[in-house]
Amino acid sequence: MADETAVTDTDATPRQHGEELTFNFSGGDSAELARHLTGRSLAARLPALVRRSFALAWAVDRRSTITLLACQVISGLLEALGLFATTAALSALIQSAHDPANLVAALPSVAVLAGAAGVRAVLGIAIQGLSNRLGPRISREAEYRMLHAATGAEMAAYDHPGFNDRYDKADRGVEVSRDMIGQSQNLVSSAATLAAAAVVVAALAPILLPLLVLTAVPQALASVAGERVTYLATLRTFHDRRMLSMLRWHLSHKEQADQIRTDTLAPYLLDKYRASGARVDRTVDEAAWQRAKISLLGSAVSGLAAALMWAGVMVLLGTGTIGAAVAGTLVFALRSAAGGLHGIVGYGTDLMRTGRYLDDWEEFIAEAGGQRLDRGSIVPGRPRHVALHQVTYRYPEAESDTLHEVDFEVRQGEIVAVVGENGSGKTTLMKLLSGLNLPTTGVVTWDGVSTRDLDPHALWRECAVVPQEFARWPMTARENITLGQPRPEADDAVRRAAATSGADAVITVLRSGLNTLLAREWWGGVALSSGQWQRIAGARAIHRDAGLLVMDEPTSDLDARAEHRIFTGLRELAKDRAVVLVTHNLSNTAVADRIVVMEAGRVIDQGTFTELTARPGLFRDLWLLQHDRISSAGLEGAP
Ligand SMILES: Nc1ncnc2c1ncn2[C@@H]1O[C@H](COP(=O)(O)OP(=O)(O)OP(=O)(O)O)[C@@H](O)[C@H]1O
Repeated sequence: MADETAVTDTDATPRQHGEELTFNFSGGDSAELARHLTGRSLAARLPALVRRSFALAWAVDRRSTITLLACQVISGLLEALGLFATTAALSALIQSAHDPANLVAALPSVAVLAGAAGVRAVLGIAIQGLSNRLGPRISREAEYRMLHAATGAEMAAYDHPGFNDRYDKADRGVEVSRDMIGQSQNLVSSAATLAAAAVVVAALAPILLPLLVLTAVPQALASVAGERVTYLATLRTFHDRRMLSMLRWHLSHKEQADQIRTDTLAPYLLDKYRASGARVDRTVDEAAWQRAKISLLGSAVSGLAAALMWAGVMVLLGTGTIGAAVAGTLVFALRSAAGGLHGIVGYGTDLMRTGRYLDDWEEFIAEAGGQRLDRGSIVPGRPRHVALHQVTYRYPEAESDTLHEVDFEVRQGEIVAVVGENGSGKTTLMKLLSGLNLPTTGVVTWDGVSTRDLDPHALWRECAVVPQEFARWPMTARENITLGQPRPEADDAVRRAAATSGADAVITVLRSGLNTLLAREWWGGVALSSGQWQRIAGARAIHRDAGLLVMDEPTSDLDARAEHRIFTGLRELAKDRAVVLVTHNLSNTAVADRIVVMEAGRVIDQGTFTELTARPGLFRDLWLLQHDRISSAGLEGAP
């Protein structure tokens, strides 16, 4: 597969030395599927796909689905009826050439023909309308199921190579799912047209049936081969399409907009965009050309078979095997059959393509991208003791462990500070304490029960986390604090939490207080500064009233007054909570009952602030370094 996804090194931007971005391609199965894209497998798969699309439609709107199916069946029956009426009408018309009185005899058949055509037209409009109604509903349901599955995946899924690819592919499935019902109904209606025509041909001139099949087969095979070419091209452009979407995001989002300007980075990134785009275009062009050649061959062979069939009609007519009226009806039936066959091949191919994307979607929702939360069902109470016992943690696909045999504990009523240099594993430790990740070896316990055995959702209800990168939800200030889970005391609880984190000062100046929408200006909201947001994030965690409060650099953006307020309020919070605090500002650790010092994924020391500043070690070194800047500025002891 590697050769199929490899990117040719012929882009416009000169390659520089260094590692290139690679996306972990999880398309092995898809590539395998492409090799098995054969006429036989498609024929076997189409009925299942039609069933699947009607099952999806059934799930979102039963009444419309039943009506749609009923319209399809009636329309097919009317098609056959119309074709049979054609013979009677034609023979009466031909005889009327000799005796105009015979025209009257044609009237009933003509009436049937006209009636059937009229009703079919009305049914066609109804079918179209119902498909248009069902399509968007199916797509929304598909998206809902995918989002539901994504939120039910292990957190570690995001570190697993391939998870995001699976999500992207499933997302494509959602996009195309709306087309599936239309394609299925067109396929069914083409099949009904063909069946009706085939019944008429079989009744009037059975010898023509094999020739009819012969006109269809080459086109169908060409269509399948073309589809395989397109699919393989899609796989080959996977890397560049991902690259394009990543660049699109970086080039257009506000987060990097300032740096793109001040670093004059735009031309470099736009060049990369063009290079990836050019590679995609080249691959797509090659595939389109190859597909055109295959289609030409299929059409030529089908055309020959069609010529044979029409010659057959002429022979039957010339030898007197059939009369003029039957020959006329055969012309209608064969044209109808050709239309039906064309529809089956075209819509069948479309449906196969949609079906492949839907396979990816289905696979994702069945397994949450292979990362479904699969833990125990024990519901924890408010934790009194949370601990790590000899825990080692390695990120998925990482080359080495991030945490090594870590022992750690925190009890209700206690504040434990975790310190260490960048990359020493503090955030990773927080993720394990809060049950976001499970240890690779060793065990994390909440009141003696392993986090593996606890119901994860119940665990998270007892856990409040202020992560380094907290979410800035485009919702009101109130919702940003309650997260849709208000306490019985309603706004009183919100205001209390806000007062503890300093968010009250932010809310007071907002145009509509707690009702103010905190979102970007172009969404009609109010934009907050980083520090103001951090106060809201603090209030959010405090409002949860969970038994374990984990704060990872909760005051990094706060001014001195706000920071002071948080740390002086921490003891009150810890009365009925276990509090774990990660900070680089070592003065803040003075509030902790115990300080745990980490280095390179290990706990290397612990003690009180007084103990650790008094004895030699990493903590004292870091403390002196921070202190050094204050002394060298001559500010020590300044009021
Ligand atoms: N998602 C991830 N996948 C693989 N490795 C990771 C991931 N996240 C972190 N790491 C690695 O784990 C190590 C510890 O990271 P962690 O974020 O726990 O450190 P930290 O002590 O919190 O650092 P900082 O003080 O900079 O916040 C780092 O070397 C990092 O490379």
